[in-house]
Amino acid sequence: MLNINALALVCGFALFAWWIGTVLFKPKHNYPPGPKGLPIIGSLLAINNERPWVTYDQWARQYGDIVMYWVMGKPVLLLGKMEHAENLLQKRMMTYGDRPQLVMAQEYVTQNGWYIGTARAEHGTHKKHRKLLGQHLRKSALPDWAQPVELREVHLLLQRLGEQPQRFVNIIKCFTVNVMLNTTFAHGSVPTLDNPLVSRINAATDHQFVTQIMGRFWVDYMPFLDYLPAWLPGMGWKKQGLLWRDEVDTLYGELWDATKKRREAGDPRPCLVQKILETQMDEISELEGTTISAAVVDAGTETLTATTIILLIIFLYYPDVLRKAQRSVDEVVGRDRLPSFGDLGRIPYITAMVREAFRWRTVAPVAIPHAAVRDDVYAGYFIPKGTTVFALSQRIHEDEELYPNHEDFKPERFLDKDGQVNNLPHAGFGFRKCLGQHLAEETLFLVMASFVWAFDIRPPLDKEGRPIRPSLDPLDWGAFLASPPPMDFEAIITPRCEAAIKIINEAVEQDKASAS
Ligand code: HEM
Repeated sequence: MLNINALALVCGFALFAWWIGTVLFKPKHNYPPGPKGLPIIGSLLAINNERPWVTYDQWARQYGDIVMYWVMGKPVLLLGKMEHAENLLQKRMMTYGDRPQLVMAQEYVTQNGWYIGTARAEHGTHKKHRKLLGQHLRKSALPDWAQPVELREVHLLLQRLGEQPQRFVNIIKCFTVNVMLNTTFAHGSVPTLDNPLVSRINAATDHQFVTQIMGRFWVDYMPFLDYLPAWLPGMGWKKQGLLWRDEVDTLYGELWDATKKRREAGDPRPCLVQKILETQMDEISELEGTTISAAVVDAGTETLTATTIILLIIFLYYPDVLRKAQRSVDEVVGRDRLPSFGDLGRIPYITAMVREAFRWRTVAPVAIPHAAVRDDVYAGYFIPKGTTVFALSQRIHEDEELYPNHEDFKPERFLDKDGQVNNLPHAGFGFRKCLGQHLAEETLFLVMASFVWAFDIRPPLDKEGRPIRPSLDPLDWGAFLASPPPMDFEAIITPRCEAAIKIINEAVEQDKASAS
């Protein structure tokens, strides 16, 4: 039997050798300013574990808008100004287009680092998968396969909200699962959140996200741990990772197969996987296909839920924004029909409102980290190959020079003098820019235009007649990879008129008739 003492000695020696190599003999360069940290572990213990952006914000105030800190000998760069994020992540995308090493996410939960959001250059598939997905997710491709599905789901959302307005949070969560499930697989809508498929999707997404949090697993900082056997104490993550992989592969394998079978049976319904099966199966394996589609469902579900709920919270605090949105929709759409994708571009206030929501409360306050594939020099500072780079999105979106009185919610920030919509680079940068940007923006446009067309929303009142509303304090919002809003609040949602409910019901019936 292997002697535990001998093994501990080997591990101790490996740790010491690694420390000598990476920390003690760190080459002397002009690195960006930042916290000094402790020997070996660097700034590991100084970072707010649940909300790293709180610590990052403090450091940016203390050291400036380019900060470097070290953890276990690895450099991490923080960019707190739009110009720095654009200069590095966008203009130098050839250097900063990679992701950091996340052993659990890249080698365990998905095979061969295929998961597109975390794939590294060395895995060799990111470029291919991005090109493949990009063909279907570009703006001009969406009317063909995504918009009809989204329109149907929005009609169902409105009907369910009209029937059970007090359950709005669950109804919205169910809606976004259905949008992603049906745009990706044409599976058919699940009516409620307690459906087992929804639980499986949520579990798979949560497990993917946990593994994408930098440093959640020690092996991300000390990759040599991956070479130790799984039976050693503290190595349970290896088994866990493989179980989670099995969960993802089984779930998305079943959904992929069902879409394929429908196609083979002569019932091809429009969806992303249908498009891939039609045109791209000579480029990828089936397992790559399931991993790509899993990534799409993961990336879209929670982000769309969070942004929709944020917009409802905004209406509770800014009733004038709700009124203005209702007026702008009524002017273009009238009261005799529901909004449609044909109205995209015709109601700039709604698009500007969605962009301002992305800015005002960013769902991913530090986005997803990039990594440098080679040494670089920026603003006189040396940035070593392998540096992990965070664009501090929330901080950037609160820059007073760009967004005066940033705490105020003002869609007008995104309207130019002719009333047309300006851009906000909210969707990331360069080779890692959000691939679902257009799908997300178009879905949110239709959801919000339809919601304000159909409903009023206001907060309940306490005994003294004061509104009861969810907290806006970012520390009361969610933590870890993203910062979702509170979901346990009440709101009073009422139809603007009875005729609206009749029109919604007719739209749902028409959708059913055209599907059969
Ligand atoms: C409100 C909704 C959404 C928000 C706020 C959002 C935000 C983001 C952000 C910040 C990134 C990282 C960009 C970077 O690293 O520079 C990202 C990446 C990504 N997003 Fe989204 N996203 C949303 C919806 C979606 C949807 C609906 C899809 C799929 C249809 C999607 C697919 C992706 C993919 C595949 C990546 C990884 C890109 C890569 O690493 O190459 N996202 N998203």
